[in-house]
Amino acid sequence: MPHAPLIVLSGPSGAGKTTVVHRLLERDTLPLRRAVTATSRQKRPGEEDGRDYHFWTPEAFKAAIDAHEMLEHAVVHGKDYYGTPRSEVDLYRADGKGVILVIDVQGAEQIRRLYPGDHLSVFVAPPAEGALVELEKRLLARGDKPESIRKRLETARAEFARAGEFDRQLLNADLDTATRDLETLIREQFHPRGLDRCSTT
Ligand SMILES: Nc1ncnc2c1ncn2[C@@H]1O[C@H](COP(=O)(O)OP(=O)(O)OP(=O)(O)O)[C@@H](O)[C@H]1O
Repeated sequence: MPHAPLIVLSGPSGAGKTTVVHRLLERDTLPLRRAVTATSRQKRPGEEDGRDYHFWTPEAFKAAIDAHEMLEHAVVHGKDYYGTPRSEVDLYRADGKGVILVIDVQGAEQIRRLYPGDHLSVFVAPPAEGALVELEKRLLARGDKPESIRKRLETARAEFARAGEFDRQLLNADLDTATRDLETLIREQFHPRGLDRCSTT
């Protein structure tokens, strides 16, 4: 059986990556799974260990890196570790489940090197006009603290500059439209593999 596709989603914090993927998985129209990545950042209210992220201490994270258990990892926003455990990707793909990786642009670069020609990379962004203001609005609405927002917006400038490195751009202005557009992009990846067994709704 061919491997199911690997989809990499990146983009600035607040672009809506998590929200769009959540909506898409809820639709349940394709055999997909979001890889649960690991982070050393603090858990936000409502987040669950093992569902939203594997929440590890910085020490546990360093140990996993040393044991070569991480596919990719990076220090983001100047302090927090983020990364993907190997166990979250290959086994699922071999089993016919498409894997969605929501990672930062540094992680995406590493995946590009590890899976050349064997993944689709998508840069998620808010509308270009007033993008930083929109990100700030969304992060405020999410309840992020001012200092965290400041760092994320600073990182966002550098991330926007790298949008051209991705295979596709996904505009997340209207959430429903963005969800449908992402579904279309992913379905195109399933089709040649003969794995798109679910129907469009
Ligand atoms: N199209 C949209 N319009 C308005 N608000 C949105 C839209 N998409 C997402 N949001 C809101 O923006 C906030 C940030 O979204 P989300 O947490 O999905 O971003 P993210 O890109 O995953 O960020 P991070 O990289 O920090 O995890 C959330 O409160 C979410 O509800």
